[in-house]
Amino acid sequence: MKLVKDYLNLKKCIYQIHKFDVYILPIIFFESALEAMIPYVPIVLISYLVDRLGEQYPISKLLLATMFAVILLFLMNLARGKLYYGFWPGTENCNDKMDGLYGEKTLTMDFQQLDSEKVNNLRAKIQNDRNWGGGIYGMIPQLQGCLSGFFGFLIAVVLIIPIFINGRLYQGFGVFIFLCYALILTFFSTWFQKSTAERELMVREKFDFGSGRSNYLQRGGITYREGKDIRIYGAKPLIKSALKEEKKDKMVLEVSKLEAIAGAVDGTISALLLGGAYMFVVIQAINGRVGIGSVVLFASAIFRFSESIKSLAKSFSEIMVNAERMQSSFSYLELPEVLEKGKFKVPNDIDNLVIELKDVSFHYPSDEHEVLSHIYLKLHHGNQIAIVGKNGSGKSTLIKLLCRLYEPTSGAIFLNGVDIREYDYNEYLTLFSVVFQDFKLLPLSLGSNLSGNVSYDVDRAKDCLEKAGFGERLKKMNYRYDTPLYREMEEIGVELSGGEAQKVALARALYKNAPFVVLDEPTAALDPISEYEIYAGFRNMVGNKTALFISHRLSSCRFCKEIVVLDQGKITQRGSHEELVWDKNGIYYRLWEAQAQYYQEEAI
Ligand SMILES: Nc1ncnc2c1ncn2[C@@H]1O[C@H](COP(=O)(O)OP(=O)(O)OP(=O)(O)O)[C@@H](O)[C@H]1O
Repeated sequence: MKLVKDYLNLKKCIYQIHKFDVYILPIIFFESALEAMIPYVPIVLISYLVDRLGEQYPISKLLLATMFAVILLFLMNLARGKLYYGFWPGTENCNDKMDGLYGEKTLTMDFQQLDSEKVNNLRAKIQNDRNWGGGIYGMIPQLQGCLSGFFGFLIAVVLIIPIFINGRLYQGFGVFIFLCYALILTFFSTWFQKSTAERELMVREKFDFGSGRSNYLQRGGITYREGKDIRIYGAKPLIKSALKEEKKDKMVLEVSKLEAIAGAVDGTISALLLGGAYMFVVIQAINGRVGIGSVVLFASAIFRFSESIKSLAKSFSEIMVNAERMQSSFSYLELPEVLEKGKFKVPNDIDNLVIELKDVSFHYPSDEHEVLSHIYLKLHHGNQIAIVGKNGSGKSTLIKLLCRLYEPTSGAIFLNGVDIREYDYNEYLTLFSVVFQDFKLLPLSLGSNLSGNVSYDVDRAKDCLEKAGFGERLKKMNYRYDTPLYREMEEIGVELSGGEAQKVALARALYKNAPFVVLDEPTAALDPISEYEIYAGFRNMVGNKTALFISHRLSSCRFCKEIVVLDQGKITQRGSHEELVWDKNGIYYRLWEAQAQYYQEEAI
């Protein structure tokens, strides 16, 4: 069963490589054949020359043979060089395209999948493979090793058999003993290579997560953004110890140890084989069974025969080990959709959209603890509802369910009376403009950030940025809408302050102009004047759209006719500010009082 699975993985992988680059497989084939053939040219030449030394052969013929061999060698090396020139770029090209496939999958998979433990594990494994050239990433060099071993083996057989037959080496007990000796050594070496490859894989698998950590700690993870906190809190020793903890060094040591032992065993076996082969053929030559030239050819061919089998076995066992490893890549790329996606078109009449949550409960895939419990909420067109509550009460999670980033674990959400799962997923998403609490802007141009596209409408971008209070800052940007944000991708990228970034995120939501506007802590990073301007212009910004608004600044929620209070995942209160503030036992009153008191004391 496992073998069938491995075989299918290999087949898929080779097919994928062929799809990425149609030239790479022929290149590997011919390059491997040449790699196997080239060492035999000087061996055959020397054997030919030595055999003719005693025969008073015309020197011109010997020179001609030498020249022929030299030219042949030159041409073969030239051809190999040319193929090699295509080999590495081809390999890189395939690896890059593989990265592209993973990237595309990450961008398109259901968000809920992206947040699952399974996907996290798969990503760590794939990253580890990328780091040390395993799994799919190891296929091309291993295929090359396997083919060159195979060709080396074939050529050695073709050379040895005639000597055996012509020299009648197959007669005699010594041959039997020598063949047993050679076969035992070769088998032992092959078994050793295979078990080393398997043990190496086990060691590396133990550190799949370690590679994720080291990627974070050593490569892209820590940037100048984290740099501030690390310095202020003196966290350098912490980072260093975290690096030590993940024991990547230990993995490198373990793998190096295995490789060193394998190298030493391999070298000893090669020496034993070569010595044995020479002794055997010299004895045969002394007994007159083969010529002196054949001694060289035969001993070298036997040596290369064994080396080829070892190389074939090594590459083959690595391929088999990797075939299993490839499963993580295919599992990732073939992850099924978890969201039910229907075909219904969303209603055209956006002025009459009604969203209703009926008995919605939810827990995150990684945690059985219920975050939302039996929520009922109805959003009529034009409603502007505020959601308030303590930290962790489930406000942002509610928004994620509304936008179908996660599915409710029970209950359902309806749009105009139809379960939202019945609608075309992408069409449904067009209904929402959301500013998430932990929103992210992309390190691309300002204009592209607004439109989510390469092109954008300059007038609309200007209008939205101004409404979001970014107008003044925009004037200072040299490349205006083409200014790249942040420095990850462009040297001239502009660093935005937290509040400026939040204004751009708001402008992005306005630019989308969707019928539902959801703002999760939209002004947390804004200065009081900007915040005031945003709220003063809120009606202008949101117009008569349906809006959901989350904020801890309760004074800024007062303009919403309805306020919903969440506590530990349950709706505990709802009503206008005036209604809620009356209930002195309610959470709203306590939250309001805590803030109001603070302002009163400040005023004093
Ligand atoms: N991706 C996740 N996986 C597992 N648990 C999560 C995830 N995101 C949030 N949680 C948990 O769900 C609970 C509710 O989180 P949520 O972000 O909805 O709270 P909130 O009311 O928006 O909080 P805050 O006011 O602090 O923003 C928290 O206990 C949080 O730890």
